[in-house]
Amino acid sequence: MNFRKGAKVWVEDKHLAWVPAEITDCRGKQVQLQIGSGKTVLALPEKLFPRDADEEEEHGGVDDMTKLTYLNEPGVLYNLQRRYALNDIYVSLIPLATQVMFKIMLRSILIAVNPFTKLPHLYNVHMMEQYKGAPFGELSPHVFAVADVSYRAMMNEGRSQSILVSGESGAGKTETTKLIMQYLTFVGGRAAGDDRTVEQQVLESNPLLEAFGNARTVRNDNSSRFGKFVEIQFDANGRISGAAVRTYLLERSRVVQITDPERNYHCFYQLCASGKDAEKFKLGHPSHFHYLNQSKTYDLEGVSNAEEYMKTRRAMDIVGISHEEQEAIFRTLAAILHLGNVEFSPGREHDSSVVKDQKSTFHMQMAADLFRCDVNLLLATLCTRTIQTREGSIVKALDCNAAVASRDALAKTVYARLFDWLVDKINISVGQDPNSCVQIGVLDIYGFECFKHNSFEQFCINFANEKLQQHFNEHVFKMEQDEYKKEEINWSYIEFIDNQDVLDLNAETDRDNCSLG
Ligand SMILES: Nc1ncnc2c1ncn2[C@@H]1O[C@H](COP(=O)(O)OP(=O)(O)OP(=O)(O)O)[C@@H](O)[C@H]1O
Repeated sequence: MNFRKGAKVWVEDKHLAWVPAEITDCRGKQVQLQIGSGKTVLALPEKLFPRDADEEEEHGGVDDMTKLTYLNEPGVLYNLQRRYALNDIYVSLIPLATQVMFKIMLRSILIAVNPFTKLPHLYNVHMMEQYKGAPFGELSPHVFAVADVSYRAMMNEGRSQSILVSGESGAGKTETTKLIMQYLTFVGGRAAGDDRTVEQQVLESNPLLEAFGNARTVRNDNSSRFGKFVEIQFDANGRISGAAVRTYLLERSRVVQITDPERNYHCFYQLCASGKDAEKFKLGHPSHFHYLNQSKTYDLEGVSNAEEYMKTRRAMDIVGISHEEQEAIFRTLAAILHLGNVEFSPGREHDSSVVKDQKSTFHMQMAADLFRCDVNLLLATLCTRTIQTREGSIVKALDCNAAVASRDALAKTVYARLFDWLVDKINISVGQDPNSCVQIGVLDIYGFECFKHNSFEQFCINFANEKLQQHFNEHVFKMEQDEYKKEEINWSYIEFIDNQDVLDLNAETDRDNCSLG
């Protein structure tokens, strides 16, 4: 861009990302700028972005990003910041073609900034009533507006809809998904007599899945460690008639390995705080269990593990999990905790292992009792490996490290199977409507992750996110621009970063990993 003296621009700042500035001299290769604090700085013109003139700026920011004169990164961030300061956490992005044609939004985008504080006035019944049937864009941007537009599109066009909730860990995806489900059960629910209606079951499946699939991470006290796609089915009258949850990529490694200040899955701490039930399974404080005491964080701020246990039990009741099944679920959790406390020491034979001491023998017996299996069989499973050969099977002893690896592998597999079983149970209990031909799908998968040590799990998560990003690019940039062309709208082509290269590289790495593994 050609900048002239007096032009308002954004310039990069080490601490604040971008700061507003005004050009005071542009004769050299670098332009001279005066920033807000009165300081003069030099910058290359290609590093600058044009900025709306101060007098043009609306005090509280704009509710639709396309209203900005300059739609660039600093302008977008500044607008979000100004709205956030007034607790306006939602901003929409209404594509031009949609505005011109006044048609049902096909690709409506809502940006939500996590308020990290409760804003009950934004989500009460009164708000839901306001957004019900309101033309998109008439009221302030809101997650209910997106849910409403997809509901109406589904009803008017008779076509299923999808809502993709995306963002990095802690951005607010799960909360947003819950609000969408809450709104859809509001517009598509029946007058509830008892609390086991389909919509109530759909909503109550959330706390249940969270108890078993969420954990504290460094970024989020209630981080979903799995992805989920919730399909809500509707009948011809627009009433909810069934639902199905599909889950992806549960983080299995967390069951056996955690670092401070993270936690294992919530359900373990809830069970330890359950009083009589914990006693029955010979559990105690989480600090007594290896799978929980690798981190010293046992409690979450403002959360009572005992109360959460009761809530999980109630959610199980509502979802339709019998008391017998509930008992089996918690028995399995207790077995996993006892199993984790089994330690090994070298056996008499070379490279073999035995249960270390009396304490470990107790936990081994407990695990076997709770798994309802033979303790010697369980021991043999952990301390030996059976290799099939043409001549028959050979039993090979395992050293202590390998026995620990077997123990952890068993714990991870049992937990993952339990989680899948729970999801199946929810689906069977809530029920699917075979006659439903329309549904709204809400996808909430965990966002990009980059830790100090990244495992194959991070690779899979990030790969899935790249795929979604490409889907977004495809729909928001490519298809939208095709539509502009078709409708002969005058616009300038938008350059965007195509992530196809990243996907190709990931696919290659994935293939290599598979052939290695
Ligand atoms: N709309 C909201 N209103 C109030 N608080 C919110 C809202 N959205 C998010 N939060 C707060 O932020 C926390 C993190 O949000 P959430 O669990 O939805 O993030 P996420 O994007 O799903 O993270 P992850 O990928 O780790 O699962 C919530 O526990 C809640 O405290």
